[in-house]
Amino acid sequence: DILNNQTNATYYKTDCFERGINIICFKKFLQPAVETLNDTSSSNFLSALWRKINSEADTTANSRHKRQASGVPIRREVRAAPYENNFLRYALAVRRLKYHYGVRSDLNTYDIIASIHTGSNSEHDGPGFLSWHRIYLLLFEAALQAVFGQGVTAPYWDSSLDFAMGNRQSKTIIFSNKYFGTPVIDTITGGFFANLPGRTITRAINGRGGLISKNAIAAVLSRTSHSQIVNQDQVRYCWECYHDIVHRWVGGIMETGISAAFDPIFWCHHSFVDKIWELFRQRLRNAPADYPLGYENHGPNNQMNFSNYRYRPNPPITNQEGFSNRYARLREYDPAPSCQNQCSNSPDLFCDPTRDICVSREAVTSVAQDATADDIASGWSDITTTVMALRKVQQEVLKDIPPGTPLNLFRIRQVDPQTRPLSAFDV
Ligand SMILES: N[C@@H](CC1=CC(=O)C(=O)C=C1)C(=O)O
Repeated sequence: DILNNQTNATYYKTDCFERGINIICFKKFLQPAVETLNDTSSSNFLSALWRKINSEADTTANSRHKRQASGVPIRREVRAAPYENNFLRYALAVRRLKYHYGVRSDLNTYDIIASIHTGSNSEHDGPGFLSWHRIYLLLFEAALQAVFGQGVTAPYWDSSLDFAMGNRQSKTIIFSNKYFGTPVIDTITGGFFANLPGRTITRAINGRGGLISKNAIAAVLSRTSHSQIVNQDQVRYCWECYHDIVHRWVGGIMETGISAAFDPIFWCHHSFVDKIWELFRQRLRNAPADYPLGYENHGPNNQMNFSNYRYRPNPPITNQEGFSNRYARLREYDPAPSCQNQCSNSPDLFCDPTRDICVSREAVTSVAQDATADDIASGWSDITTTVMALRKVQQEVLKDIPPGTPLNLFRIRQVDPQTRPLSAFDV
């Protein structure tokens, strides 16, 4: 298991931990593809994203009006209405990043960010998992915002809605062309993320692993300290462990940390991981002080699970700070779809009154399932209204929206992301 590669861990320990953390170190250990990313453009870009996050953290922390008034970007469930202002925005922003070669001409900007996870190991299997992935997700969203405009976020994928489908889980509309694309096994050829530049996306839905049940979430939330939810020996309460099984359930490139972040569903899964963590964190009265110190030494690759581990030097962000309100305040979460809120008004969820929970709908028809980008572009007939509406949207989207073209749905920034380099100014 390369995630547990000892050489990397040792390398990290001597080069980074003992000699002090710096940007080189950041690149070596947070960015596996060392050689690929060991360049000025990438590090300047990543530094700019860090600056953006921290300047927002400063602003939010100093805001007199606190969270509500400060326009904090919201993360909603993937299927929450309105589609055009939620998932569609995310899908378009991801496509922009995938077509963006403004940082490096040989590597698209999405893949630059995803590569950071490729070499990750130490930030898994322990408490640092929660905070590191929180920061990593913010970094990705900062990049989305740089090419697509302020406010776009990674919607959260609440996989308990799909868990509730029982033995029909692999038919979930999540893996239709309206959302993350099809087919459910092998390279995806349909939907927003098919045939994009850079790393190909593969899946193997429902081969192994599993989804997260409401009971699992309740078990995690029933604990009273962080130490209890990061302890890998207590699988029943271990939030990271529940997250692992979803990676395996999606399969394909999501199955291993080396490639997981190249699937756009990665960020939505982690958005959900972060949401539940945040619910938990807010339930603890002493949340900011409750760094799980007792579990720092857990696991073979625990370097990054030390509370005083610094992601990078300037501004300094330690794991412990990653647990603080400073970064938590940068996002808000829409409540989980429930029968009480009409399942977030989603046409793709329904309330099961006998269980009093929302359940995901299945992918609309086999036509929708199997449609490729070309099918969509050429138009298909005889399908449901939902799919017709979707087709209309996708016809525009899949043409790769000439930059600056205002869709009726929302405005796109008046820049050409493919030719205009990102700079500190943009972010
Ligand atoms: N490798 C993990 C699952 C997994 C965890 C991750 O954090 C990841 O990024 C990808 C995959 C397991 O099989 O248990």
